[in-house]
Amino acid sequence: MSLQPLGIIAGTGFYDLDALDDAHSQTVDTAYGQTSVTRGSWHGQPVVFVTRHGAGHDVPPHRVNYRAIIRALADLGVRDVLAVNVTGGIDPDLEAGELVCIDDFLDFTRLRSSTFHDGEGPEGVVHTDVTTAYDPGLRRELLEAASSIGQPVIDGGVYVCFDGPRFESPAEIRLAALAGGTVAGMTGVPEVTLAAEAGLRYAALSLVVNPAAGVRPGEPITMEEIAAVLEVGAPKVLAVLDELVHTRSVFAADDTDAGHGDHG
Ligand SMILES: CSC[C@H]1O[C@H](OP(=O)(O)O)[C@H](O)[C@@H]1O
Ligand code: HPA
Repeated sequence: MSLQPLGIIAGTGFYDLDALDDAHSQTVDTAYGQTSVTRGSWHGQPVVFVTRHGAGHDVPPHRVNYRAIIRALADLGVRDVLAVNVTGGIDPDLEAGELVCIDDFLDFTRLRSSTFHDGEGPEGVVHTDVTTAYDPGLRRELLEAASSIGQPVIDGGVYVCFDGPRFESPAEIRLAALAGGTVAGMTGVPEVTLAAEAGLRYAALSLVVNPAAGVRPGEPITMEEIAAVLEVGAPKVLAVLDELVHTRSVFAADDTDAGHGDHG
């Protein structure tokens, strides 16, 4: 049986994946540049892990090579991608430490190479549907994994992507709120849309680490506050991923026993 590896892309606060057995890093060359990945297995399932800002967090969000990351995953045979982002809460009801399973996005970026379809290839002009860019099946797997370990996750939220690396102004966050935004981040787009263009299934789990700018008037955003929330929140995210991968491994074993193919 050949298993397609699961892609995991994470960022701030997630620089390696201790859970991986037989982990080995490699640099992947793509038509869009290089990216580093770590391959290994988790509960016996093949995984390709990417930490989008680099292992030393030296790549700021506006300079991440999103096209190389997604192309590399697709070239390595990945079909499903789980993304982790840390975010600021636009919705005033959100508390730092809460998890949101994203179901839509707003793209407020201006400076990014955001497509594989520049009209130069043999395929010509391509328009990709992103109505369900956050794959419903993968979202369900995340929500079910969270539920089975008793980890609350909010089902649905709009990720508003800004270029960064500065945080937003309060007026930018008020505009994002008027547009229906739930959380603010700097990396979710074009990652999600490139995955759609590449034909990958993609879902994103977002850890809220601060109220977005101006949501709690008079409270500045500090990296100390974010680091403290991450310390408690990162293990919760990893526990959800662990349960999801474990569940997949059980299904894979059942399939092997029954002698048939995948549940995809
Ligand atoms: C924590 S400060 C802002 C930084 O954190 C988020 O990173 P990621 O999306 O990779 O989890 C945000 O997008 C910024 O890059
Ligand atoms: O408030 C924020 N805005 C954008 N990105 C973020 N990543 C963590 N917090 C934030």
